[in-house]
Amino acid sequence: MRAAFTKMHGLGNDFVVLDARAADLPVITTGFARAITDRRTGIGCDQLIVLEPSDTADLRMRIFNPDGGEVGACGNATRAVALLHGSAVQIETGGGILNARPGDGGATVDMGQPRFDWDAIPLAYPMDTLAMPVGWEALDNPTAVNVGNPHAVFFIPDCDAVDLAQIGPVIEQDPLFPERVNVNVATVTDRDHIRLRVWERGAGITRACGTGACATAVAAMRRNLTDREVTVTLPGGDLQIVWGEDNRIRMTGPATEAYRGSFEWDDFA
Ligand SMILES: N[C@@H](CCC[C@H](N)C(=O)O)C(=O)O
Repeated sequence: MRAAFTKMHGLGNDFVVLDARAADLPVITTGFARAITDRRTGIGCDQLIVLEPSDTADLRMRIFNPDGGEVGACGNATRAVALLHGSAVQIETGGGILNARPGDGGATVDMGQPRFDWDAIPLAYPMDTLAMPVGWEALDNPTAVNVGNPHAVFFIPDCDAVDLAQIGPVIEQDPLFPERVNVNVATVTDRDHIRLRVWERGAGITRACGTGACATAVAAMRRNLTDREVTVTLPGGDLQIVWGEDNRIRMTGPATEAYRGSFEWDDFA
C-alpha cells in the first residue's frame, strides 16, 4: 500500500508523521520504525510519530525512536502535532494527556508534572535524584528527572567541550538506568538562560530535545541555579520553559511543516 506522511521539525529535531486516523495502517513493527527513520535508506528522521484515535483525548500520539523502541514523550513532536492540528488540542501520550496550543509559528505545551522519585525515573536502586552520587569520566553528580521519559542532567562549565558522541551512549546504557536514559549536558549562563546539548536515548545526538529542555530547566530550578522561567538554547534554537507554582512545566517554541510525501509500505516492512 502507499502511505502518506508529513515531515515536521521542532528546532531541527525532525519527525515523519503518519496519520492512522486518516487511513488504515499496518501494525508498526520495530523493523518498520528502524527502516523509515534511517537517513541512509529511509525517509530519515529523529523520531517516527504515529497519530491514532483516542478514547480520552482529541488524538493519541505514539513515538518511536530510530532504534525501533516506542517511548512515552517527545516535547518537540508534541509542538509539531499541535501545529498540524491547527487549534488547541489534548494529546494522549504514553506519559499522560498533554494540552497543547499552536501560535506564533510554533506551540505551547503543558508537559505536566515532573517526577523525581528514584523508582519513577526509573533507577535500578534508591538514591538522591537531585545530586546523584555517581559519575562517568568527567561527568558526575547529575540530577535525574522524569518528564514522561527519563533524563539525567549534568551541569558543567562548558557543555560544548563534552564529547557527547563518546560518553552519551555509555551513560544511556548504564545498568543504573533500567529503561536507559536521555543524557543532557548543560551550562547555566544566567538565572534565566541555559545552554544545552542532548544525547537522546535510542536516537543519539539531535539538534534539540524538548523533554531534555524541560528536564534540564526543572533540574536547574531545583538546584536554585536559575529562576522558574528560563530560555534553553539548543543547537537548533531556543525554547522557553516555565515551571509554574502549580508544579506543571510549560514549554513554548517553534515548529514547522517541512513537506508532505508518500512511500510504499512494503519497501520498509
Ligand atoms: N526528541 C524528543 C525526545 C524523543 C524521545 C527520547 N529519545 C526518549 O527515548 O525518551 C523531545 O523533543 O523530547
